[in-house]
Amino acid sequence: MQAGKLHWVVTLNRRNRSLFFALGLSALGAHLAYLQAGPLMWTLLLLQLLVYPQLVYWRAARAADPLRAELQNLLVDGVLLGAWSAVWGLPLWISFMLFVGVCINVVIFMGIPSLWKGVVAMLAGVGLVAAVHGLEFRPHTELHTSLLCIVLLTAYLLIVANDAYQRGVKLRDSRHELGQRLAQITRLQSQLQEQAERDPLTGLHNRRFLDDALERELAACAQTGAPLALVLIDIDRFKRINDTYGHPAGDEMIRRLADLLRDRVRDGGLIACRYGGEEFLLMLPGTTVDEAMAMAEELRTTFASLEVVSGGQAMRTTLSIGVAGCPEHGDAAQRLVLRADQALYEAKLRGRNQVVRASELREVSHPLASPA
Ligand SMILES: Nc1nc2c(ncn2[C@@H]2O[C@H](COP(=O)(O)OP(=O)(O)OP(=O)(O)O)[C@@H](O)[C@H]2O)c(=O)[nH]1
Repeated sequence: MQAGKLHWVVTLNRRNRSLFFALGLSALGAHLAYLQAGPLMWTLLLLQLLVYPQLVYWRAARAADPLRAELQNLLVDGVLLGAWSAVWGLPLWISFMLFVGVCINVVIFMGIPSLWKGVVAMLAGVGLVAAVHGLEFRPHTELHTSLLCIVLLTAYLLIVANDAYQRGVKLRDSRHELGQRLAQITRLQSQLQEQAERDPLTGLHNRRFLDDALERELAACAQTGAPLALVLIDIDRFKRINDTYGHPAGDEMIRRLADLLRDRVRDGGLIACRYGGEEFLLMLPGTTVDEAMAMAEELRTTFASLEVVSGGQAMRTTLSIGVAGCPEHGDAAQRLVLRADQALYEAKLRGRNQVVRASELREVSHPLASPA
């Protein structure tokens, strides 16, 4: 198995174990010298400190469940280091150094609740030696060995603490990056939502948005009894504008009308939407048909006197407008739009440049007309 694919606990623990054992070599070697140990003891100690870490790494790396194998390795460490302490008669500083090392490693990878496992593993090692060999208590270590134990343990703790700090920094950076990405995704999502609901030429809401909004507003009106008016607006003889001045000039006229509409729906709840090519719809919650008629009339006269300039050419045209309202002309969205459309059609029939309210309609004035 490749190291890159291994569980991070296996790779990190290989480094921690190799480091701890390599650092321990000087203190334990000094103690062996003090004990005047023979070549067998030296060989076993070197195997333990230099070869064993690689062997257990190899075992974990090849295990079906490397994490599980590595956590077992931690306990094997405990048993072996407990056994070494017992073999030497539990020298105080050395036993302390090994005990703290085992406990730290267990807590890093298994947490405080598993600390007992490390302690039991070490005691098992001590017990094993006591059972096989007997236990002689020789707590003394030479001063330089004790000092080495203190220095090495401190160094190991600092390395482990620095690891925790680096991991904390990495975690903070990842969270920051994740937060930024999330904010970016949220921004893009709302941009997409905005694009789906807006007309690109005018920036007004589109028909799709209005259909949903109208359903919502009518439901609210049904509850509160508040009025709602629809004002359907169509630019007169727009084809002629396009044909005479060109499509970009027609676009400019659409934009200018959109600006006028935007100015009139600044109050909360009022919505202006581009309903079709040169057709616009105002949805005016809380507005009576009379108020909507007045607004439409003001809009018609303003637009009629507006000179739109595009490409150095000045253009003028007029608006035909149909007005319908809830509750007078119905309380269902489709029905209200149809009544406003019928009124608009009537305005065209009457010669354009005028505002017609749905209740003024002649009989069968629109191919789509249906009885009110
Ligand atoms: N420049 C421009 N023209 C558009 C756009 N959308 C639709 N049109 C044009 O608007 C014109 C609408 O023409 P008609 O439906 O015949 O209506 P009209 O010429 O305004 O005549 P009346 O409505 O009967 O007064 C068509 O020529 C469309 O190509 C647009 O986004 N930009």
